[in-house]
Amino acid sequence: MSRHINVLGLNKRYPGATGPDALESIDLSIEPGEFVTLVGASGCGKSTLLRIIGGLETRTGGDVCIDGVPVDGPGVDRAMVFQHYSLYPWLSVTDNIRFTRKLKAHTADSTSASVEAASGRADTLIRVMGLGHVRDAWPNQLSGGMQQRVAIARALMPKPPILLMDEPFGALDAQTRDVMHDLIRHLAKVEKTTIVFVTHDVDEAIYLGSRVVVLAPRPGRIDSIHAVPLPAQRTQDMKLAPDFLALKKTILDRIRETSGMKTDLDLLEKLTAGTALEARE
Ligand SMILES: Nc1ncnc2c1ncn2[C@@H]1O[C@H](COP(=O)(O)OP(=O)(O)OP(=O)(O)O)[C@@H](O)[C@H]1O
Repeated sequence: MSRHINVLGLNKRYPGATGPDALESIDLSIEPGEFVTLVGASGCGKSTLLRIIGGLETRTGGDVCIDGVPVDGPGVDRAMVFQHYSLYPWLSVTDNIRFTRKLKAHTADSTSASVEAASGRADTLIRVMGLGHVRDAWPNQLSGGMQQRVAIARALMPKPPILLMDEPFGALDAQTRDVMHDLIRHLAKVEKTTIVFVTHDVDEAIYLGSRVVVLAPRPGRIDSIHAVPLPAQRTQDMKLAPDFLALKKTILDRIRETSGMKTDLDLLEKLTAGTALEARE
């Protein structure tokens, strides 16, 4: 079920770009069923890399292969979840989640047993996502966090072998995020999904990933790859474990060092002096 992703000498230059390449010489091999998280300073190419693996963006050099076959566009083996959910406004919560299954039923696999199994999966996803009470609601009646949970359930519905997630939990409150973290790790383990997950949140990257890839900007490149020294079965209190905190510090230091941004205290001083002057006038 799960798939191997191999990125080899990948380059990306956007048309008309005048600065450094968005991605340069990216080599990354992701094992079947692995959970890899991508972090890095703004503009280092995390989303670009994810979109190229998803087949939504072209590459200018190198290769991306899934089980040895070069990616040449989107495919049913890869589901994507973005930070900004995009639900079908004319469909209820349940029908949004069932939508991809309905498409499939129109093509091949449409025996009554498989339709029934799909309907059971949709019901289970609705319940584990905490959406039971809004199953018949329309998307515009839901909060942003709820809409995002519907979008995640919809992506999980067809049991994709590969799940590509671009800051999918960015809009969720901290408690819901924690629940989603445990849920997504559990599903990935049970369904042997290969996951590539982009985030700005280093805690999230470590808690979810088996490896954390740090990208550096200008040009976008791999700075370092960190194996996560936590057991496969994770619990929220591990976020306070010394190994977790040490890795967090190492990764944050790498991101800071590669971002090229540092707090300029002199400039801040001038700024606040200026504000103080204005206040007196
Ligand atoms: N459609 C586009 N056209 C031109 N340049 C683009 C396009 N999309 C991204 N870029 C550029 O490519 C580089 C990488 O962008 P990308 O969005 O992949 O980075 P990111 O690491 O996901 O950033 P962030 O963390 O801020 O979301 C940036 O310099 C960005 O300006």
